[in-house]
Amino acid sequence: MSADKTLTWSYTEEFPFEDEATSQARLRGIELGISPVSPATGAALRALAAAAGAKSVAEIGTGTGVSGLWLMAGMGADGVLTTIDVEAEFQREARRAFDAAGYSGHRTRIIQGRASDVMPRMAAGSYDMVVLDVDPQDAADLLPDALRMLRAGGSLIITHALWRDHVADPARRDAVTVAARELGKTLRDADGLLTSLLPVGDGLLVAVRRS
Ligand SMILES: C[S@@+](CC[C@H](N)C(=O)[O-])C[C@H]1O[C@@H](n2cnc3c(N)ncnc32)[C@H](O)[C@@H]1O
Repeated sequence: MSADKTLTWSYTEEFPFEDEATSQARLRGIELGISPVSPATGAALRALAAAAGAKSVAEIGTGTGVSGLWLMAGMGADGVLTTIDVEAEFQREARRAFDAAGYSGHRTRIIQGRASDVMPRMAAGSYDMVVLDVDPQDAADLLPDALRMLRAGGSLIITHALWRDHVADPARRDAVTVAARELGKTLRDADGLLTSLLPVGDGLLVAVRRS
């Protein structure tokens, strides 16, 4: 491993250009004490949505709308983002951010509630992408529903797969790190999934459902 890797990763994180509405949503998220996806994570989400021609994306963890804005920038003009969060206050900010970016109300379905209550009611096999931007233990609990919701060829995205750079360190045995490590291995080893772990943001895991 080259000694310049850290420099390269910093460069990668700062590489994307973030528009005004997304920058404002990021500032608001930081003010409210949540962690929006990094610009490089957002740019990767946008590219994945565009490559898939995504028309139907479900996201867990609306926050103030940073990841949602990046996702919608990659989706087709008729694409719909369904985004779930337990915190109504964050979602009010996200709604403002989506309006400021010029997205009509028809493009977003904002659902307030715990994902474990909402996801079982969502349609099976009908989403091009399911994005879990919650902590790794929650992501592990939500995995069966997330996979059920994906269409064949759709992608599951997990945004904290390398959890604060702890996952790669075998000496880290706390519950959240272990959950993130196990989640990654479960997806890597699962039949019918093509999984890639990217060192972007807090670790971007992409698992494509083959059938
Ligand atoms: C990392 S923040 C999301 C940031 C957002 N994706 C962005 O880029 O602006 C995680 C969000 O998930 C929400 N959350 C955490 N666990 C949840 C759960 N089990 N069900 C629904 N929302 C949850 C939190 O309220 C928080 O807003």
